[in-house]
Amino acid sequence: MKIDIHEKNNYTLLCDFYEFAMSNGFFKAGFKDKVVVFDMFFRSVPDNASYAISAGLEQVIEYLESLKFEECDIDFLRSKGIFDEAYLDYLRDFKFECDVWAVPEGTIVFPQEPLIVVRGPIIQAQLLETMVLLTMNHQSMIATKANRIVSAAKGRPVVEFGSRRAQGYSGANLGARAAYIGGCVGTANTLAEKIYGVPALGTMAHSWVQLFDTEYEAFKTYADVYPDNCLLLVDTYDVLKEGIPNAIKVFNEVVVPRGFRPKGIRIDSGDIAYLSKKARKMLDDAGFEDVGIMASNSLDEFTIQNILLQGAKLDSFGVGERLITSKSSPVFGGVYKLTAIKNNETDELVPTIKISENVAKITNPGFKNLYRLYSNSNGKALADVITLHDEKIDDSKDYEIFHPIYTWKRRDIYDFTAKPLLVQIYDKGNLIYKLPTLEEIRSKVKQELGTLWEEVKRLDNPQEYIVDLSYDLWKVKDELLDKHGKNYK
Ligand SMILES: Nc1ncnc2c1ncn2[C@@H]1O[C@H](COP(=O)(O)OP(=O)(O)OP(=O)(O)O)[C@@H](O)[C@H]1O
Ligand SMILES: O=P(O)(O)OC[C@H]1O[C@H](OP(=O)(O)OP(=O)(O)O)[C@H](O)[C@@H]1O
Ligand SMILES: O=C(O)c1cccnc1
Repeated sequence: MKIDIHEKNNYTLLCDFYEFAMSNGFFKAGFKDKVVVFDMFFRSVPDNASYAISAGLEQVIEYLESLKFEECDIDFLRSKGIFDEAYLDYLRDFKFECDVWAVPEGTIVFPQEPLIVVRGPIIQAQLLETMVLLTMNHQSMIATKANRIVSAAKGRPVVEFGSRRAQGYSGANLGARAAYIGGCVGTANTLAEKIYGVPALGTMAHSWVQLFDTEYEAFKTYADVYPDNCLLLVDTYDVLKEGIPNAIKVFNEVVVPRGFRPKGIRIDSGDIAYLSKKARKMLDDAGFEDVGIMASNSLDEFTIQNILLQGAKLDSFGVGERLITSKSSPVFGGVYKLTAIKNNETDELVPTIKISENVAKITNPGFKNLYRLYSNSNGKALADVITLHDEKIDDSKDYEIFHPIYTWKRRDIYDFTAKPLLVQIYDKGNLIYKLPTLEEIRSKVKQELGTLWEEVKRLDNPQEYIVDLSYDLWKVKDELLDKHGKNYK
C-alpha cells in the first residue's frame, strides 16, 4: 500500500487498537459523553534512581493539536469490520474537548506523581493513552539518563553521540532533544539542531585518519581545513606513541602559526584513565595546557564516575549508545489510569481506584493536584504532596505530612512555601499554555536540581524523596480500599 506524506506525519492512528474498540463500545453503549479523569504517572525511576525529569509535553501537545481523522483513516478503520458507521462519523468530525493539566517539561518528578491529568469525555480521553505514554516515557527516560551521565561528568560537557545506535528516527531526533533537556551540551545529530535547536557538534571519525597514508598527514590536512576548530582523534593506531605526538606536531606546525589555539584531542579506545593522564602530561609539556581531552567509547554514568575516580584527566565526554537507548534501564514505566468518573446527577467527579496485589500498583484515586514544599530558609525541596484537585496547602501555617502506608511516620513541615506543579494546558480542547523554549526547559532542570539535596541525587542508593498524600486524598483512598479490597490494606 502506498503511504503519502500526510499519513506518515499523522499520528492519530498511533493508538493501541483496544482504545478504538473501547471508544466505539462507549459510543454504542451510550457512554460517549461520560466525563472521566485519567492520570499519567510512573511507578519507579530507571536505574533505581530517585528522581526523573519530565520531558515530552511539547510533542504531546503537537499530537493533540494535529489529532484528526482523515477520510483514509476512516476507510481504514471501516475495513477492520467492527466499528459502527455512526462512530466513524463521530471520528470524522472529531474535535478535541478535554481539559488537560501537566507538569511543565524539565520539572523534576517522582514516582506516583501525576505528570499529566486529562479530564473529558471517555470516548476521547481513552484514545490518548498510547501517544501520551510513548511520548512521555521515551523523552523522560532519555532526559533522566542524560542527567545522570551529566552529573557523573561533574561539570564537564557531555555531547550526545548516539543517533547511529538510536532505536529509529524519532529515537535519534527526540532522543537528542531529551538529552539536551537532561543537560547534554549538544548532539552529533544535525537534524536535531534544524528541528529543535539542539546544538549539533562533532569531531572526526577514524575513517578520516585511515584515508591518508599517515596519521600525521591526516591531522595536518584536517588542521589546514579547520585551524580554528581543530580536535583530533588520536587512537586510530597508537595513542601514546603516534596519536598524541602527531597531534602536537600539527598543533605547532599548522594551528598555532595561524593564530589559533587547538580545541583538543579525543581518545576513543583503550584504558581511558591511563591514557588521559599520559596525554595530559604530554600536552602540558608541549605548552598545550589549555587543550582539552575528550573521551568516548561505550561510556555511561558508571564508567564516567569510575574513570574520574581513577584520576582521569578529561575535559569532556561523547556518549552514544548507552545514553540514547538508556541501556542499563531501558524502560520508563509511565502508565495512564482512570481515576475519577463524573456522576451526571450530582456533577461530582467520583474517585475510582485500581486495586492490585502489588501495593505499588494500587492507583491513587480522584481528580488530583500536586504540590512541592520548599524550605523558606534554604530553598530546598522538602517533600511533595499529592492532593485532591481543589485542595490548597496553606503555607502560612505548619503542615503535617505522613507516610501513606506507614501512617505513624509523621513530620511537621514549617516555614515553607507550597508551589503547585501542575499547570493547565487545555481548557475544553483549547490550548491555553505558552510553550517554553528548549533553553527555558534546560534552565528549569538546572534550577530545580539545585533545590534537591545531594543525597537524593546520588547515583547509587539515593535517599528516597518524600511524596505523600494529603489527609483528604489519603482518606478517599482508604475508603475505596475498605470498599473494594480490605485484604490489601
Ligand atoms: N580506566 C577505565 N576504567 C573503567 N572502564 C574503562 C576505562 N577505560 C575504558 N573503559 C571502558 O571500558 C570499555 C572498553 O570497551 P572495549 O573493549 O569495547 O574498548 P576497546 O577495546 O578499548 O576499544 P575499541 O574496541 O572501541 O577499539 C568501554 O566501555 C570504556 O568506556
Ligand atoms: O560508544 P558510544 O558511546 O556509542 O559513542 C559513540 C561512538 O560512536 C563512534 O564509534 P563507531 O560508530 O565508529 O563504533 P566503534 O567505536 O564501536 O568502532 C565513536 O567513535 C564513539 O566510539
Ligand atoms: O563527532 C564525533 O566525534 C562523533 C559523532 C558520532 C559518533 N561518534 C563520534
